[in-house]
Amino acid sequence: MTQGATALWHQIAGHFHPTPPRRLGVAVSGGSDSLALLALLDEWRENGGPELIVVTVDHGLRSEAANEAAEVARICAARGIPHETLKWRDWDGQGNLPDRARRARYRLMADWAGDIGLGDIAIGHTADDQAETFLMRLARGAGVDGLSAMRARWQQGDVWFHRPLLGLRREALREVLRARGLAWVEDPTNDDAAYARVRARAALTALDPLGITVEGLADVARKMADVRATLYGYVSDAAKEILRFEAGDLVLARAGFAALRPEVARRLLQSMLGWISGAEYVPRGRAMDGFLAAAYAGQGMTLQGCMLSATDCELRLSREYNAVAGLRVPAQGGVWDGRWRVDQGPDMAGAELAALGEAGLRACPDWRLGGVPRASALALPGVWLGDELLGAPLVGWANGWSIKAIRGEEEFFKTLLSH
Ligand SMILES: Nc1ncnc2c1ncn2[C@@H]1O[C@H](COP(=O)(O)OP(=O)(O)OP(=O)(O)O)[C@@H](O)[C@H]1O
Repeated sequence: MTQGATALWHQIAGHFHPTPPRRLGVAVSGGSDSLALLALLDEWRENGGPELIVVTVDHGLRSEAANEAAEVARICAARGIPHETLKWRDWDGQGNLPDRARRARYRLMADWAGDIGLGDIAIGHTADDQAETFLMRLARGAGVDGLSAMRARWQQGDVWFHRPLLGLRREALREVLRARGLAWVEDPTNDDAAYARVRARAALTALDPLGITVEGLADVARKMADVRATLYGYVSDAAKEILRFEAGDLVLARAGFAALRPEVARRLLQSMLGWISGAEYVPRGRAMDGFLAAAYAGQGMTLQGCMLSATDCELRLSREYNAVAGLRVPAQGGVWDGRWRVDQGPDMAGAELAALGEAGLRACPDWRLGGVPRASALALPGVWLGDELLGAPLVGWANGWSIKAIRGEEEFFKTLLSH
């Protein structure tokens, strides 16, 4: 083992200091970054580091993917490391494929980890990824949030994802693999200028004479992330003062909102939109300018499946009925709109959670006694058997059923402070 390599695994171990997990998952695609991650973690393991378990996701999108997963499995077997291949087979043809595949990958890995009681997974993003992402975001006119560094760790469900290679260069990692005679899979799109990432890589080389380097950009991205975290600290303070949680709605004191600095107000509204819609990406730019203006003016508006309404004293953000009108999930075990589930109720075949809508409110005439505004009540779930409403506990007619929010207030604040 070379001296340089020793330093590298120490650096990775440093990411997990002072409480390394007992067992660590490693997401390995077979590309150079994640294979080097595995090689270095394995060296740490030999020197007292965590037990490893490797996971590869086969997206079923390229014919070589199964072979690549098998190659990773072979490398693991040679080292006595358990390996699992997870298959993504439920793409419905909707949305942007790379983005959907990426999200599916994290979801599959988080579910797998949950099933086997694994609390931590390492992934192989490097300083080069950081710098390329920075340039790509710059091209889209991003501000502080978009230009902020990728997080070194974040939690998804009960699982922590880690990026211990963010301080390392791709070339140094390839050197690690060459030194160990490990061959990696070359991504066929690596030279295809149709991809923004490939163009960003080329641009980085061109920027070098200006002194704009991968390390330099990664450093700026980290400074941006510090600023972002500070801003979200203010957002959290503001939310504690002026935000109320009410039957799935988020309600703001208008006077308090009007007094916020615009950058704080904007992020508070974005966080609220994300909270109610469950969307990973919340609106930015012009759409958000319009929404912020509507909030200041106390005008109603819909955005991202959420509805803003105002009274003299309050601003209320609710789910928009149209966004959930067609949504039905089994009452037993189903999660409705990513937010609600049945907590208690009779074991009844065919019972489903679906929006109350007009029909639901007609079927439970005392819904007003629950104190929920009509527009919000329409978009709340009730329990249905076909067309028959069995219970609407969120507007005061339980009839033996109880429906609970999946995420509580603490989650909202935790999300703010995880930036
Ligand atoms: N098919 C896969 N199976 C297992 N792990 C993977 C797979 N693809 C990517 N990874 C993990 O994710 C890391 C980042 O890979 P890549 O940059 O391709 O992913 P990404 O998720 O698209 O990135 P981003 O999160 O920046 O969009 C890899 O180093 C590896 O650890």
